[in-house]
Amino acid sequence: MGRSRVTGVDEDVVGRIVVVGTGLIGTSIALAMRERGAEVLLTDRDAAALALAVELGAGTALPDGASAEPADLAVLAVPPAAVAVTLLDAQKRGLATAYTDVASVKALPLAQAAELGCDLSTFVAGHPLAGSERSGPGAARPDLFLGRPWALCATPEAAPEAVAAVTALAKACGAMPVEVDAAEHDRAVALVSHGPHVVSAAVAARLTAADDVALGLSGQGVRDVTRIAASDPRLWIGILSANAEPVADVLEAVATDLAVAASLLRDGSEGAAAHVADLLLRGNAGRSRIPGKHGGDQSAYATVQVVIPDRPGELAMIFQAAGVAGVNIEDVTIEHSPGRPLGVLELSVVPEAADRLAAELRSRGWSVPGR
Ligand SMILES: NC(=O)c1ccc[n+]([C@@H]2O[C@H](COP(=O)([O-])OP(=O)(O)OC[C@H]3O[C@@H](n4cnc5c(N)ncnc54)[C@H](O)[C@@H]3O)[C@@H](O)[C@H]2O)c1
Ligand SMILES: O=C(O)C(=O)C[C@]1(C(=O)O)C=C[C@@H](O)C=C1
Repeated sequence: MGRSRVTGVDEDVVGRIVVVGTGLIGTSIALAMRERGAEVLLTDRDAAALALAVELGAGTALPDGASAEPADLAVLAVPPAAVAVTLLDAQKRGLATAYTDVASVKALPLAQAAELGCDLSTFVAGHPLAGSERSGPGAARPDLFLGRPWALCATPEAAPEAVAAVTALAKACGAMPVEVDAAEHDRAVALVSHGPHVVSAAVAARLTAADDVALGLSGQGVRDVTRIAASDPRLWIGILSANAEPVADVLEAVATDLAVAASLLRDGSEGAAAHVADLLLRGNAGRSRIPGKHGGDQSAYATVQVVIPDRPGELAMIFQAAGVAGVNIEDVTIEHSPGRPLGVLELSVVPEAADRLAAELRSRGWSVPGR
């Protein structure tokens, strides 16, 4: 056949894929797979979304009618409510030998697929835990999935070849496959994704009545907490209603914490403040449990802060200095100082390397506070 085979890390399964739904996630997968040398065919019911994905280099449009040869894998990157019907249609057309989806909720689409009579031996439901508040192919990025978990919810009916093909896709996109039962997945993402989404929307909704003085005093905190509130409400109402019970459980627990905090703050006594402090401490503890890069414990890394002038080449010189010191940088964030030509770079490194890196940077003239 002469076409290249895309490997996960150690597997050799995906050579040609079809992506149905060329929005944010479908186009990001297509771009990632193109970078790995896969042949990618695209389709979307929205002609403009398809045309933009093709223009962005994500692949070529799937020809109308039956494809001569089924692809190795078809990725259904459509809203949750469209997964089952799209799977049935794709299987009837014989688009591929294996199928997966990317929907943010898993149990309901799987139940709908079973009810519609889809072939569950070739289908492995999937969900990359990476995304954006933006939609459509214009927001797509080939590196979206790097280092992120990618849930795989194989049913007992799923054939090993289908599981291998979907695992290889996740790995080829740079993600970490995580096998999990669909109901457990849905409870988990209610806690780490869907519940937080509604909380973010509730905080942002308070701003609709805010006056200009309040809005003018907005700092980074409110921007961080409300970023995901800018997401597409049509997509999210579909996600939330398909995972209603687990999300409602999370929201009720958060609402209880908030109601108790409000009443303690009104009380104003020292004892009441200590109880509010308890919520803040539980917040610290919960936040520190979110895994960092490669699923590791975030608190396993030390942070080295460097004050950086806003000059071309500055970051490259810092990374080079880290290389000279033999220090691997595990993660990076940059805090900009508004109105000043300075920023603070935060480098996450293994604790035993922190002092060595700080000394190397200081010896080259950078300001490294606190170490
Ligand atoms: N947005 C995120 O952060 C994120 C992250 C992970 C997974 N997901 C899941 O990925 C899926 C796609 O989300 P997105 O953010 O890419 O949305 P999107 O709106 O950017 O793209 C969805 C695309 O699907 C197309 N589409 C809708 N129904 C279709 C159908 N029946 N047949 C063919 N195409 C159809 C739309 O035209 C659109 O181009 C959803 O199931 C979502 O739950 C989203
Ligand atoms: O980073 C974001 O913008 C996201 O909201 C991505 C996010 C998440 O909650 O982590 C949102 C929904 C998806 O199903 C998967 C990922």
